[in-house]
Amino acid sequence: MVDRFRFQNVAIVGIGLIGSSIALALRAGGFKGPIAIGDRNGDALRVASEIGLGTSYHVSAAKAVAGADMVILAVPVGSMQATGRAIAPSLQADAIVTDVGSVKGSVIEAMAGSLPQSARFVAGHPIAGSEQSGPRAGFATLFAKRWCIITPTPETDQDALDVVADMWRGFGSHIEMMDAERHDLVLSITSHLPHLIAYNLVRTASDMESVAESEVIKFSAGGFRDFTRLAASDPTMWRDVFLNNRVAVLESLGRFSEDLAILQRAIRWGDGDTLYEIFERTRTVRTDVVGAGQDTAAPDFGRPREESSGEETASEEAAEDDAEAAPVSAAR
Ligand SMILES: NC(=O)C1=CN([C@@H]2O[C@H](COP(=O)(O)OP(=O)(O)OC[C@H]3O[C@@H](n4cnc5c(N)ncnc54)[C@H](O)[C@@H]3O)[C@@H](O)[C@H]2O)C=CC1
Ligand SMILES: O=C(O)C(=O)Cc1ccc(O)cc1
Repeated sequence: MVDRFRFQNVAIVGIGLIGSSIALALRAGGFKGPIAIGDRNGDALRVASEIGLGTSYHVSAAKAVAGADMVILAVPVGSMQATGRAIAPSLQADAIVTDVGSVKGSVIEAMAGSLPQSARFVAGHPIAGSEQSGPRAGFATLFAKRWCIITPTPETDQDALDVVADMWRGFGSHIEMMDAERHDLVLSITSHLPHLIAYNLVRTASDMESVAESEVIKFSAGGFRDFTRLAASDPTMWRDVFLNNRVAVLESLGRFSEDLAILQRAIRWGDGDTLYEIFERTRTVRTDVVGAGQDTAAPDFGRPREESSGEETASEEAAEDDAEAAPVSAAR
């Protein structure tokens, strides 16, 4: 079997949903070396230690990364720059540094301005997660059968990129390479906008509830519940996503608003043909992309396609067998 974990000493900074899932996936994949955990939140560290996610626990990110040859940054996007600056002085020469942030352009810029030349930074983003956060939310199979997008730049070290891609393959993920600008635009419409709309829908429903003194949310149908799961997501993480992917989100939001105005106009003027034609077209698109009659609560945009090249681990082969039996899988 190919060794997917070509490093000896890991540090994970940020031990929330994603950091804890990485720690568990490393152990589940057979990684035997030390895992140093850094988090500025003492409670998160305490929980991580209770669960046994790592081998050492540090409030100081600088102390966590000392001696690591693989450093994984799993903090909110708005904390990446401060974390890069904090770890820079104690990074081992030639250490690989990677991240999992939901926005890529701003993180690449932050790392270029804070890490030393000798560090080898590879930007990554697992398209897998949930509305939950914190170290107790993690689980080892979170990334299995999911995409992980890697966004190289001309400065990216090829060997470091291969090591990071292999790590994600070891977690059962499928790899896609994309430039950061494209990543940020694609994710603005497939992930960031749905979260924004969910937050706003809950807000509007909650305002209506108090204005109309009615129980709008109590009696809301399943559609509301399914659709607004995303609105329970971590506010710090999502504030940071929107502040760091401004241009792409505003572009997607502008298009969305124009399309919404067309629906609004058709409803106002009783234009059933327009409504029917739009709904029929979008139903076809949705069915083609995801499949009919699937669990719509699943974050299916993360469902990977077959990867065409490269050797597969046993877990990848099993994942693909499962994928054939159940084409859309829930994140948990
Ligand atoms: N939640 C999700 O579904 C997904 C999240 N991501 C990305 O992963 C990253 C982490 O997200 P989650 O694990 O969900 O967040 P989380 O809220 O569960 O955990 C984040 C952890 O980072 C720590 N932290 C924050 N600032 C820090 C700093 N300056 N130094 C040290 N520790 C710090 C917090 O105390 C917390 O324990 C984010 O960049 C997010 O965009 C990527 C894919 C999915
Ligand atoms: O909970 C869900 O459905 C998600 O959308 C999870 C998610 C959140 C953020 C990401 O950058 C990637 C995946």
